[in-house]
Amino acid sequence: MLKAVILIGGPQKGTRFRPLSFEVPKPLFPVAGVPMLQHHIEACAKVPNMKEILLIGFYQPNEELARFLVNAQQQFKISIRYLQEYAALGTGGGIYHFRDQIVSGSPEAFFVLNADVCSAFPLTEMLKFQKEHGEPNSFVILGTTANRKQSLNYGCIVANEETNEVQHYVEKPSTFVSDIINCGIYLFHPDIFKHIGAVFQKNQQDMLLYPYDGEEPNNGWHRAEHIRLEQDIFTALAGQGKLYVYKTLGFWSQIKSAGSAIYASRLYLNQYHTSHPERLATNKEGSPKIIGNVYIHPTANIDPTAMLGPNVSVGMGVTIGAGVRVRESIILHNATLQDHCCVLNSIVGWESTIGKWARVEGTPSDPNPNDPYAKIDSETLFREGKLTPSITILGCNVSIPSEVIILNSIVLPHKDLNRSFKTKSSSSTASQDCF
Ligand SMILES: Nc1nc2c(ncn2[C@@H]2O[C@H](COP(=O)(O)OP(=O)(O)O[C@H]3O[C@H](CO)[C@@H](O)[C@H](O)[C@@H]3O)[C@@H](O)[C@H]2O)c(=O)[nH]1
Repeated sequence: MLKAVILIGGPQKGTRFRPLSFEVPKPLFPVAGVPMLQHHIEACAKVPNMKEILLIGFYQPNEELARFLVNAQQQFKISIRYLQEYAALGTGGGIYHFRDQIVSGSPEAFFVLNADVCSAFPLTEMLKFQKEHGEPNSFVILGTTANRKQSLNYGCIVANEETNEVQHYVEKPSTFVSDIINCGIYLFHPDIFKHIGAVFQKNQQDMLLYPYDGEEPNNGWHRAEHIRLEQDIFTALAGQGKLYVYKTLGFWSQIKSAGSAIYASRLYLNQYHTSHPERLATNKEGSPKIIGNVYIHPTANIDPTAMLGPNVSVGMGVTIGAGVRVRESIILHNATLQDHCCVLNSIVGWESTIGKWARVEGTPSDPNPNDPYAKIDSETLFREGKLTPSITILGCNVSIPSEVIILNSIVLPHKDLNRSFKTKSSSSTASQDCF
């Protein structure tokens, strides 16, 4: 039997997702109409012989997470549990801490998935590849091709062209190493815990040898248990005949910033043609005009003269008035878009209202369409003290009056704006406003 672990991180993570991550833990943010994590769970639940999915993170258990778990268990008929780390233990420390739970029932292998990626999740292909390559206890990393410049933002893998054995692994190198990058999706044999255990033992010994961190006694136990899969394990395993890369041509992207959530939505909406055609809206008599891929929650109330798409997701209880135009945007639950407003490249927060004839617009941060290996740049919100121009985000319960323009802006939750706000130009570079 098989298991899967999803690394969901915790509240200190997801800072590039603010202000949206104030309202909902980032892994539950809706992408293409369902929580980000649900795409992972659906993919895991489809793998034959999958017995359990464990979410590991350092969020305090909360109502939203609990509700999500109950619903997902009912929907996918599989055991799904949340295991909370007492502190951020790193990508390897969390699975090591909960190793007894992972190996209980003796799974022959288990997947580990970063929560903040969007992918076609070729998990059965990884299993097949693992059986066909290397020794039976080998470990597999999912890899994809990036361009030279962007590869530096990821784990980089040098592999034997014929066997696909990983010969060299460098996490976020400062100079070019390889254009094959780590997708943050792994298939492990339980033997991985021997390797993580060896790092833990070494960390413990170091802690006894150096019990002080400067003047202060260091928090030894936590320090010993903090283990990174990438730097501490993969780098050491490379070249040992144990680590292999399965290269995928399927879609893949990180979801770090809110801008990348719109891009990820586009990728998943496109996948719905084969995986969930019922989730895609179609043009019907008496329904709004649909262009390209659009998701509409069944409880949304949309005027038939509105025009939506491509790449639009409309959440639960949303109201969209006459003549409204929405493109490349995510409209979160219970938002109201009044008649004739226009929303482009934006995320409209929960319970927000956009007045009549208002225009809310952002700048897309899509990867270069002329480069087949380009990835989305998940910039930090601020560069040199200025917000980087990106999509417009309205936090929850924001009110935009009628007939104003909001351009390239981030509006914090619960704001009532009373005039237009636009991109400012300072010298030749554009900046973004944050209210
Ligand atoms: N449970 C838990 N999860 C964690 C922790 N730290 C990070 N995570 C989760 O692990 C994933 C990776 O997080 P980061 O540490 O932010 O790494 P990264 O910059 O995204 O890089 C990783 O992913 C890239 C692909 O997206 C890889 O290319 C790269 O090599 C690396 O694995 C995220 O889903 C995050 O929530 C932790 O202490 N505990």
